[in-house]
Amino acid sequence: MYSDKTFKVTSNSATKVGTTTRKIRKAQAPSSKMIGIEYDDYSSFAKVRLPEIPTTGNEMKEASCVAPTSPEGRKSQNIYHTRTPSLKRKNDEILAAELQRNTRSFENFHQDDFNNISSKRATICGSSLRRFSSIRSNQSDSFERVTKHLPPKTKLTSSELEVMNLRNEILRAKIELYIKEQIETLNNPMQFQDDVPDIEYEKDQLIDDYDAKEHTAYKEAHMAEIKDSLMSIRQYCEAMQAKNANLNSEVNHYKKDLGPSSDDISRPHKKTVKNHKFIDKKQEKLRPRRNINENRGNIKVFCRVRPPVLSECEDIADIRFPPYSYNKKISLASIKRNYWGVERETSKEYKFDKVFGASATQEEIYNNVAPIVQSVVDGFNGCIFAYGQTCSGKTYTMQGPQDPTIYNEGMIPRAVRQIFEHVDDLKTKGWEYEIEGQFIEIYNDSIRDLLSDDPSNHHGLKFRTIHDEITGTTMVNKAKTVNLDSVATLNWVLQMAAKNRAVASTKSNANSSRSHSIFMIRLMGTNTVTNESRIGTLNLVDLAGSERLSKSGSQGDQLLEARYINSSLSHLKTVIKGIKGKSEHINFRNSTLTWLLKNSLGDKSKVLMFVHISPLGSSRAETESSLEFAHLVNSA
Ligand SMILES: Nc1ncnc2c1ncn2[C@@H]1O[C@H](COP(=O)(O)OP(=O)(O)OP(=O)(O)O)[C@@H](O)[C@H]1O
Repeated sequence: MYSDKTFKVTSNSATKVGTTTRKIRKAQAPSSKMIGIEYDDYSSFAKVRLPEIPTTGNEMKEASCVAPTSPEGRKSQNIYHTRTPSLKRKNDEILAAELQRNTRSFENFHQDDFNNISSKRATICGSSLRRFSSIRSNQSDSFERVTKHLPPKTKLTSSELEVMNLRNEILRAKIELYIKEQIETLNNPMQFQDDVPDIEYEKDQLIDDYDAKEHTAYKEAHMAEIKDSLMSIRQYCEAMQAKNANLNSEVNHYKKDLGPSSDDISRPHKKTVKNHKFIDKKQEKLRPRRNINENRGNIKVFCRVRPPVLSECEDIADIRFPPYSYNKKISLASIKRNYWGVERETSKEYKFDKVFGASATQEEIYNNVAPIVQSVVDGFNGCIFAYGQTCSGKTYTMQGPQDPTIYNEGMIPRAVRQIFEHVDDLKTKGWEYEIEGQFIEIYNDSIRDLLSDDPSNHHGLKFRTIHDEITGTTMVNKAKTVNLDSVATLNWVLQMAAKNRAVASTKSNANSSRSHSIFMIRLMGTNTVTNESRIGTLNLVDLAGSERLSKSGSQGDQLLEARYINSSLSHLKTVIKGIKGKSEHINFRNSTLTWLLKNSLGDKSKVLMFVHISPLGSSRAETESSLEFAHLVNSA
């Protein structure tokens, strides 16, 4: 059983009320008769639960507390309990004793505690003071620092403004002066005069470097060319060695055939005049056979690009002449589209024995073929033929333009004149020559005589090609043979041939030759002193221009002509491929053209194929085809 007592608590401050109340509780707690205490801060009433003790009802309703500030102060704390008088005394005594005991222990307890707290407080205060003074000193430092870098006052005094303006003026003047100086420096080149030698030196060094690099590049390219040439020379040497071995075995074979006089034949300079005729005849027989092996498959290829005329200048093909190729290469560039339509430049290069650009003159061309003409006078066979598409300049190369001058006349008049000159020179050495010529054309696979007096009649004649296997010469029987004894006769021959040649207009060439023309020159020389004799033939062939039938727009007779032309050219290609490939069996009889050129093309002749190229972009396909064929002839 217990009873609750309520006390009114008064205090100086709310916080201390709580503290005081707790002190009361502590003071009461040791009493076994006190069960608990509750304090309500807001109402300032403390409720103390005590054991059940009969009361008079005269309870103490109020407790006055003054918050103790020191142990002494605590002594003034009074708690009054009103009880019944009988018990009050006893109770008071118990309480007083208890209070005294408790107060003592409280004081003892709190004296230590207080000392501790005081020392701690002193420590804390000391450290707080130190911290405070350090913060203050830091603050003053920071303040000083900050004030130093404070932005200018937003409001300036008039004197400050004046100073500022003056400073600005000075700054502006300085900038203007600097700019002026810079401009003056730039405008005055003399300022850099001292630098000029250095710059010149640097420039010279750069030029030297560039020259050195260019020289190296040139040398490299040159070396590559030389290596290329050496390689082909080596191949040529190997081929020649093989041929030489063949020749040696052949010579031995003939020596056996000739029996005891074979030694004489091999040393003609030791022969007596009596034997000379016999040996000469034998040699004549041997010579063509020797030529067979020397020249077999040895077809040289030259390439010539015709210059464009004014009206063609908008359609020019991209034909290039690679540098450092020593006029031996030509390349054909074109733009090709791939599957996705992306354009790409492609270029194909072809190598020939000689390449002549559009600026090459007739004289330059002839100088390169003159050795073949020369060899004909010396008793060899030669054949030069012009190959190429229509309007590529074949007739121009072979005969020259329609009204030729001494500068632009073609290969035929130049060749005949050279022969005349050479024959004249040889007269002093006892040589006398007969020069005769036939000029024929092959039109629709039939032979026609271009020197016939009656051109309307000559179609009925049946011409026949006769090959002399021993001398390696060819003749067309029943065709007019002219004795070429003067330039006048030559001119007449050329005029007659030009007049009679089958010429028809095609879409590409208003004066297109629709036939293959062949000028056959035969030279028979005898030496009155040595009784030697020589026979040489020169065939100058101007082939008809190849053309794609779809492109030419040919119809009727012209279509037939075109078919014959293309077919005979195709047979010619096959024969040349066979010769170059050293084929065992070559069928010359497939066309009149190849049969007529049998001796001129193969075994017994020095052959030069002159491939002609049109400069036009629209002729690109034909150009490529001509170059491909010529390349094959040259490389096989
Ligand atoms: N090197 C050149 N310099 C100046 N003009 C040229 C040259 N080559 C060709 N020509 C001119 O180009 C035109 C065609 O030449 P040409 O008749 O010789 O061609 P072609 O190949 O013989 O033709 P086709 O096979 O159709 O007879 C002619 O008018 C000719 O004068």
